[in-house]
Amino acid sequence: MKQSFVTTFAHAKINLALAVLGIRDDGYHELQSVMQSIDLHDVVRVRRAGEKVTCHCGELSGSGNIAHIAAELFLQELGLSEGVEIHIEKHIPIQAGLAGGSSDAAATLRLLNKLFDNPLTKKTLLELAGKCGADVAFCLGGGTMWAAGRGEELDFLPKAPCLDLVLVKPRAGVNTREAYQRFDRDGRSGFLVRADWENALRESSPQQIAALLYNDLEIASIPLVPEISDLKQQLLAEKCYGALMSGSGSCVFGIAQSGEHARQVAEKLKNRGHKNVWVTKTADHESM
Ligand SMILES: C[C@](O)(CO)[C@H](O)COP(=O)(O)OP(=O)(O)OC[C@H]1O[C@@H](n2ccc(N)nc2=O)[C@H](O)[C@@H]1O
Ligand SMILES: Nc1ncnc2c1ncn2[C@@H]1O[C@H](COP(=O)(O)OP(=O)(O)OP(=O)(O)O)[C@@H](O)[C@H]1O
Repeated sequence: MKQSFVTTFAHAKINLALAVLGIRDDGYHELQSVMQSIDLHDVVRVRRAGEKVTCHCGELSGSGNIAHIAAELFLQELGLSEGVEIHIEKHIPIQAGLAGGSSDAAATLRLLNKLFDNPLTKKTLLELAGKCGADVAFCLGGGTMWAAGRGEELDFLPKAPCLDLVLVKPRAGVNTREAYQRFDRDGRSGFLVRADWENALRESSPQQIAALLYNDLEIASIPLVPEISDLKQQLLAEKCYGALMSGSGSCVFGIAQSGEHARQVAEKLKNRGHKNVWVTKTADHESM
């Protein structure tokens, strides 16, 4: 008898703020970040099947998919030799700085734990997430989080208010490793004041949040994809409260004044020939 699927949404994230403090001995960078889940999501389905892991995800199918890697790690941790089948419906753009792959990996870990009756603790799931990639731990629960270390040391922040967002991705993406390499060459480290973020989030004020938007990787990614700078200016010219590149890019988000304003701005960008434009909003934390 065929086993049935379990399904979940894999939410994208934006970095409302990202400071790169410096390079570590392991080659990764020490970060401070305010990470925020958004409504834009992939759909991930998993079921027990066969003796191997299979991952179906259009052009990203196969063992290189980060969700496939996550499933292997999960089964290995439990010493299981059975297989699982993963299906991913992609909506999150690739190489956008929106943690699309990381979110699929996190969703796979969540679903497998459910499918196998919760054999792994939250702590072990976070450890497995850390082995998949720096953003995967955040994507396990999402919400509004303070991230430190490589990005995997997480702490709750006051929940962000509902922010109406316009996302726009240039045609070209950014390779995350390349953005960090550029940062090492040309970048300058800033730092975030956590208390300022806590206040702005507690005030539930989109304007106050917009005033604190910050990303040390922007300066590194703009030479790789100059359109980032132009898109940011367009979002600001359309009276978004603030605009910023997310993560390592190349996607740029604007905080709109309302849902209607976000739709109007998105329409204008589309009319100017920008194809990859989304209207979305912030999403809440989900329990693991
Ligand atoms: C830019 C961000 O999205 C901000 O949240 C993350 O820092 C990137 O997270 P990610 O894509 O999950 O990163 P990983 O897949 O773990 O690493 C990709 C590459 O990014 C660089 N990397 C990533 C995270 C970090 N703290 N320092 C780094 O230097 C490393 O060169 C690494 O080889
Ligand atoms: N499930 C997946 N979804 C998207 N990309 C994947 C997936 N699995 C593996 N990849 C590979 O990972 C690369 C980067 O993925 P992704 O789009 O998540 O980057 P990103 O948006 O820069 O993420 P981040 O914000 O975490 O740095 C892709 O170019 C692709 O080759």
